[in-house]
Amino acid sequence: MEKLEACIKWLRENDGFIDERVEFKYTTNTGISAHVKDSVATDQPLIRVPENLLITNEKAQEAFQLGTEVINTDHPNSLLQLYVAKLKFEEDAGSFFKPYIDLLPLQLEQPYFWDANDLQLLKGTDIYLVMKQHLPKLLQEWTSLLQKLKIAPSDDLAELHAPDADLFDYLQKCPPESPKVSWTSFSSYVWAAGIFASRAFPKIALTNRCLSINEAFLYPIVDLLNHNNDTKVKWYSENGQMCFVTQETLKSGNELFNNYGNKSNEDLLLSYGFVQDNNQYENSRLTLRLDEQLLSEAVLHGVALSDERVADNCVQFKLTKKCLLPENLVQLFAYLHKLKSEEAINLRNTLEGSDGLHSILMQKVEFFRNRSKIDASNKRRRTLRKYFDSQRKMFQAVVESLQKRQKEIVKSNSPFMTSFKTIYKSDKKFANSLLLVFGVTKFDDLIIKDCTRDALLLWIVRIANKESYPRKMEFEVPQFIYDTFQEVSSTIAVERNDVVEMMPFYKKMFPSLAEKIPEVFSEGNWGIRQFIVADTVLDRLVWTRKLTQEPFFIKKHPMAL
Ligand SMILES: C[S@@+](CC[C@H](N)C(=O)[O-])C[C@H]1O[C@@H](n2cnc3c(N)ncnc32)[C@H](O)[C@@H]1O
Repeated sequence: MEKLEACIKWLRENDGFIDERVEFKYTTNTGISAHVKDSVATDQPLIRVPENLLITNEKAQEAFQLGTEVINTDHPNSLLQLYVAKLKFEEDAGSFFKPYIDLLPLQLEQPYFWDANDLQLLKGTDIYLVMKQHLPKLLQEWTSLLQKLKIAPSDDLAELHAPDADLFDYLQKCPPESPKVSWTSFSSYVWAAGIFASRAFPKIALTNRCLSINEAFLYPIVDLLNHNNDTKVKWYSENGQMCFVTQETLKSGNELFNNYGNKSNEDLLLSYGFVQDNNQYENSRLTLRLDEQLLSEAVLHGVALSDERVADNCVQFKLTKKCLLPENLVQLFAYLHKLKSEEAINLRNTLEGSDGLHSILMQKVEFFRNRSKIDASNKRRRTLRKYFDSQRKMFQAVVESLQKRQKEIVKSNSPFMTSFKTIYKSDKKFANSLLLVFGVTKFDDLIIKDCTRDALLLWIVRIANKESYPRKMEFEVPQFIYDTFQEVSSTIAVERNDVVEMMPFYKKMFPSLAEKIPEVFSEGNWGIRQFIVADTVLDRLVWTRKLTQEPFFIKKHPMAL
């Protein structure tokens, strides 16, 4: 509290202003926070900070006696971060910013600074991947800055840059709060980057003269306000002061929040180390590693992927509450399930693809469900559990949306689909024969006894023989099934292996079926080749709905892209 009071005093002594209704306090859950003592509904600034109290690139350049040329616009805050590390970790009691710098916490809650056990729990999430990719980039940024400034690092650079270097391990062995940390260490730079990620403001709020949209500055006192999504606030510069205005109406005792940007829990956890309950901005990502050529071909087949290509062999889809299921994700999965015999994305591969996507999404649901079972014995574990749980809910919502989408596709394309269940009900003679073949009295028994595929093969061959039965079938056979059989039969080259594979099934069925039920299984051609053809017909035409295990014959029908 002393440090907090000293910082407020420093602000006031330097012509800063804090509305008297605002008071700062410390809570175990959220650290320092601001509350109002009285009701507040005003468009006047509650906090004003003179611009000379802000920590900006200009201050950093002045301190290092450099011009803007040293600032790399790709990393517009690197010099500033090094400056803040210097202010924090170099013994310099005389610094003008000392009361503010003293207040900056050494222990940050971002996962970069977690111990190995907690970090382990993040493995398998996108957060872990992002951090693993970010740390070497940060190391590179810091190394080249020190080289440019001719500052000798206190760390062994060869060790840090070694191909097998584990930068998480380095941070655990050399955490910023350890007394031996020097301002020229990578640890202090990662800490400063953590400070910027969790409390810097965009420079564009202060001035139009920015080196890049990502240029930031530190805004003492206002950076003590905690975050709440959707809170309406304004920050602007007026008469040499940075003003903070809340547009919310607050009652006595309410917390005075800032808004760090409406962020997903993933972003919040990564940059700030906390998450929000029922976060309406929650989102997830589905990252897929796929062969580069396959991706290019998918694009040629009409799947728009330009925003999703994040690296070679890699696409990433953003799943948001507003758009749980991007259409191009469904299309990509259709393409991935396209058979060689199919020229384009069609109804069959779209349905098959949606089942493939369903399996992957369910793996995500299960992953996060298992992770959310961790014991929540401390604040960090509680945060983690909330994060896992909100990701599980998010993927669950995507699964539900996919199921709904699949239902819609089935409904709107029903003229192109014939359910085997309907066939079973219509082809009484065939259905009765199955009682003898498999001992089934109703369609669902086929599924329970796991003999749907065998029944489908028998029925497809029956249809191929439809002209050979003395009497016309009592129901309308979809012509495309018959035609596909003829087409496959006239083009297929049956190989020895196909015969070997089909033989056990064939021997199980024949000749006994032909003897027992000749009126169904002996008219026309029931040779083994017919079943090998039927097997291909089945692959090309039949989609089995995962949810119900109900097979459908699907007519070739293009899907609009
Ligand atoms: C800009 S600082 C705010 C001041 C901070 N409370 C402090 O003690 O210095 C951002 C940090 O505050 C904490 N924080 C901010 N908003 C929060 C919230 N809604 N719930 C929990 N922690 C929050 C997080 O640790 C975050 O990294």
